Formats: sequence, structure tokens, C-alpha cells
Amino acid sequence: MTEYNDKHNPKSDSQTSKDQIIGDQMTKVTVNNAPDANPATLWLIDDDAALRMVLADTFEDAGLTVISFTQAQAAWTRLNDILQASAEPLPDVILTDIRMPMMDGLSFSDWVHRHFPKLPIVIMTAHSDLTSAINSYQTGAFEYLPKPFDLDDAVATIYKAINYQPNMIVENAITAPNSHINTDTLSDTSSFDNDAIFDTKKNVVSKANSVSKNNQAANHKAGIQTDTKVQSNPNPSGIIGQSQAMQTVFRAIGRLAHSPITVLITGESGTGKELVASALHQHSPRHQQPFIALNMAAIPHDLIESELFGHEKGAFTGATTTRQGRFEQANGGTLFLDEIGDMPFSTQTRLLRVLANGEFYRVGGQQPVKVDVRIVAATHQNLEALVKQGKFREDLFYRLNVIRLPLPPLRTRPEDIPALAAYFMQRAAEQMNTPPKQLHPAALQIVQSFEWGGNVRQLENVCLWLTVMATGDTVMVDDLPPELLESIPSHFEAHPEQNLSTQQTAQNHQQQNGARIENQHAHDISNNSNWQQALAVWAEQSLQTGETDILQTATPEFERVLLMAALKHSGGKKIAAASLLGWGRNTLTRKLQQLDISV
Ligand SMILES: Nc1ncnc2c1ncn2[C@@H]1O[C@H](COP(=O)(O)OP(=O)(O)OP(=O)(O)O)[C@@H](O)[C@H]1O
Repeated sequence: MTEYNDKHNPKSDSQTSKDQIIGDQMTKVTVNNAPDANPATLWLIDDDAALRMVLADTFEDAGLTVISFTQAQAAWTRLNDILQASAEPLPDVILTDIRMPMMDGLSFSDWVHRHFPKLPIVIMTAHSDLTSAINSYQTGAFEYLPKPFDLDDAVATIYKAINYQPNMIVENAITAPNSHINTDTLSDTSSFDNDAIFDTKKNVVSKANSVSKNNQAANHKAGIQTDTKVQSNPNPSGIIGQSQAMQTVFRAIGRLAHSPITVLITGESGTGKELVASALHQHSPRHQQPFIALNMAAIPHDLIESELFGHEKGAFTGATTTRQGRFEQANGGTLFLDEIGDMPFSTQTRLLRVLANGEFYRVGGQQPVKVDVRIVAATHQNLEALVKQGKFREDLFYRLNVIRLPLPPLRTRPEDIPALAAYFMQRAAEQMNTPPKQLHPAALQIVQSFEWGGNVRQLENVCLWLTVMATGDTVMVDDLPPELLESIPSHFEAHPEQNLSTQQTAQNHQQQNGARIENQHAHDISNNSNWQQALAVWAEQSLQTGETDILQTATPEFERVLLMAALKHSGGKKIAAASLLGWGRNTLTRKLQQLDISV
């Protein structure tokens, strides 16, 4: 007989674990290995049996009583019974997947949060984008775990949820002065598959979460509303990124969007500070009010005060009418103060006053103006250093620095580049009214290893440049702009064959090819000591950018490398090279033609 435990009634004599499905609900007899005689109870909801089993084992090993459900609806039914005054106690925490048949995890989380606001829910999802993070937190979830996640991190998150004090979900992150967004519980999400696979017991890899058409009907029956507006556009903020660093940013936006708290976004120029500020506004309750962005570095210092606070008629020469400042224009919404480090000292003092009491005077004004504005500030400068140099007010710094959201430079997250480049190529093509171009894998490799001092903005501009300047549908290495080509180490020419001309003399061909082949070979040996690994990385990146038929792309490249090595070894002699490769002479000739290699 199957039974389930709760924390007030632990099954002390059980030393084994077994699953049994009863109807659509699976209960699990729990092994209580932990010394805690009164373990907390976790309800685990996922329609993937293998994933459920791994997670259940992990949480049991961590000392929890686990009750597993194959569907959110089964858990919902049980919670409904509890709501109808059943004697059964509530779980201490719920961990649920998002996409499941009948009822999805977000709708379930929303319902639970409305009926049991103190019951923490952790949501796991294979869709590690901003929308998933925002949606999860908007349903009142305690935490959001993008798959694949580290099981140790998942356990830590679940225990954090169990110990959490109600009403502290947002405050956790925002009330601690000068807190940075925590990256501790995140793991690398750059590679997830759509099939149910288990990498190792440590990394949970995602499954294909098919959404049942029954979802909406079931939700309707259960009186649950789903946010179809958000779901209809998969990426309304246009923020791309799957790297761990960007996951942290998404979680921060998800957590902070609903709070009126001041946020200081830091990061190099072009990392997306304004985009993130706008996303914070877009996903906030203020989204129907104005989002006003003002760049302190772009306004002459003597105009900043009237720009920010407005002025009365006659306040200064040229002030022929009374004018509202940005603060008034942003009333009810968000004011984004970009390059805050460039704000003049005197304006800093006035800003501090507005932040303190929400009031200010227009330039030349006698009456205080009261506004309700959320401030999001940004800087690429080191504000602490500016404070030390006496250029930035320390008290303003502390007021702005309540929550700091650092954005990672692009060079630290090359795994985001394929998707970003594909996105910008598509956008540029739409702008130019041409079909989108694709980066050849060799060109992409160079793009990914570039330093990107101008960060995402520079990549965006390069994609625009390529859309206009590159000739074919596929951007080859030679098509790249000079700054990228110059960045290639002198011994490395990614695809030397592209530079070979049929008009060169035979001797030139042989000499040049010999040298190029040698260089290429040296590069390959020094960089691809584990070529299978390099190939795996390439395959993963190609698939992430939505490529198909990758074998068709990879096979000629594979042959090209071997062919170049054989030619190098034979000193450019084709018959010898063919024999080194195990090909006949005709095959080699055909391959040279197919691969467009001139020897
Ligand atoms: N993660 C991202 N996904 C998609 N587009 C991005 C991303 N990050 C930045 N961009 C794009 O890059 C460009 C620069 O971004 P943004 O202006 O927000 O950077 P910034 O950090 O505010 O720059 P600056 O400090 O120079 O003002 C914009 O066109 C923006 O849309």
C-alpha cells in the first residue's frame, strides 16, 4: 500500500524508497536519512518521471519528505481539499515545473499564492529567458530555477524557501543596503536539450515540455487566469542571453520589477544598461506611465537642473514660458538617469532631496512640486572612486546604491554571441529590407573571440555593417570588418583557402599554400588538442542559433581540415595527398573543387 508522509508524521521505519502512481497522482514513501526527526515536506510536481525520480532522491537524501505529483492539477486538487478544511497539513514548500498537461506551473503558482500566500513555491523551467523569470516572480514564486540547474543549488534554494519569512520575497533582495544581486544559486544554463536526459546526477537537463491544449480549459475550470499577454510575445523586452551572467540579470529584473526601489545599473558602455532599465519599467506596475531616459553626459552642465526639474517663466534669460522638467514628465513612471557619475555636484544635492521626500522646486520656482517617480540610475564609472575623489556625494551614492545590478561585458559571455548575432542580423535585414545573412562557423568563431570593447552595441553595429557590406547570404571570414580581421593573431588565418586565387602562378600557389597550410596546421594543433570537444562546442552553438542540417555544414569542414593537413604534408602534391587521405586522385580533385580550394 502506498502512503505519504508529512513532517508531523514522518515514516520512521522506512529505509527504502518506492514510487507508485495512483490515478494522476504519485505519492512516494520517503526515506528519512537525515537526523531531523521532523523533516520538512516538499511537494514536487513534474510530468517527467525520470526527472521527478532524480529530484525526489536528491531531496530525500537532503533530509526532506518528498511527495511527488505527475501533474499540477493533482496538487491543486489536494490543496483545494485542504482549503475545504481538510485535516491534512500543508507542505512546507512546493517545487513545480512550468509546462505540464492540464494545468501549467505558472497558473498553479498564481493560484497557490492567492490562496496560501505564506506557502513558498519554487518554479523550474527549461526556458531560461527574461519572460520566464518575470512570469515566475509575477505569480508570487519564491525563486526561479532555470534548467539545467545544479542539484546542490536546488537543495539550497528549497531550504532557503522553507526558512523564508512571508513577505520577504522581494525584501530579501532589496532592503539590505548596497546589496548586489546574488549569483550563488545559479548554474550554467548555456546548454540545455529538449529531451529528457540526465547528464549526471549533479546536473538536471531539461525535457521537452509539451503544453497540452487542455491547459486553458482546465485552468478555466479551476478559476485560474493565465497571463496570455505576456505569453503571446516570447521576448517582449528584446533582451537576449543564456549565459549564467545573464540569468542573474533576468532574475534580478524579475525580482525588482515590481518594487519601487531605486536601482543602480553598472556596466561598461553598450552592455545594455538602458535596455535593462526599460525592462524594469516595462514589467513594473508603472508600465503604462512614462519611461523617461536622460543621459547626464549628453546635457551641458548649466542646463541639467532645468532639464530635470523644469523652470518657471523668467527664471533665466530665454525662459519665456514655464516648462516641466523630466521629473514631472515621468510622474507615476520611471526616470532613467544614465551616466549618473557625470551629474554636476550641485545637481546631486537637489537630486538627493527629491529622493528623500519626493519634492523639488522648479528653477526659479517658489512652490514645491511633488512627484511619484521611480529612479533607475546607471553608470559605467566607478562611483566609489568618484566619491573618494570628492566628485560624487557619498550620501547620494548610498541612496542610489541600495540595489546594484551589474551587467557583464560581452567578452565574458561569448556563449551569448551566436543568438545575439542572429538577432541583430535579422533586425538589420528587416531594416535594409533584405534576407538575413548567417555567419559562417569560422567567422562566428572569430566574432566570439573578439574583445568587444563596445560590447553589445558594437556587435549590433557590426551586424548592420555586414548586412550592407557582405556579398553572399553567408558571412565568410574575409567579409568581416577590418577591426575583427586585425584582431586575428598573425599566425591564424581561419580559412586560408578563401584567400587563394586561381589567377596566381602555379609556383605562387604552391609557396603560398604551403605557408598557409603550415600556419593553419600549427594553429589547429595548438588550439584543438581536443578537437572532438571543439566540435561539440561548435555543434551546440550552431543548434542554439537554430541551425539545422549541421552535419552538412560540418562534414565539408572536417574534410577541408584533413585535406589541408595532407596537402601540407605532401608539400602540395595532390597524388601524394590523396594517398595520405586514402582517396583516389579523382576523389581528391572533386573534393578540391567542391571545397573551393585552389592548389
Ligand atoms: N542582451 C541584449 N540583448 C539584445 N540587445 C541588447 C542586449 N544588450 C544590449 N543590447 C542592445 O545594444 C545596444 C546598446 O544597449 P544600451 O544602450 O542599453 O547600452 P548601455 O549600457 O546603456 O550603453 P551606454 O552606457 O553607452 O549608454 C542597444 O541597441 C540595445 O538594444
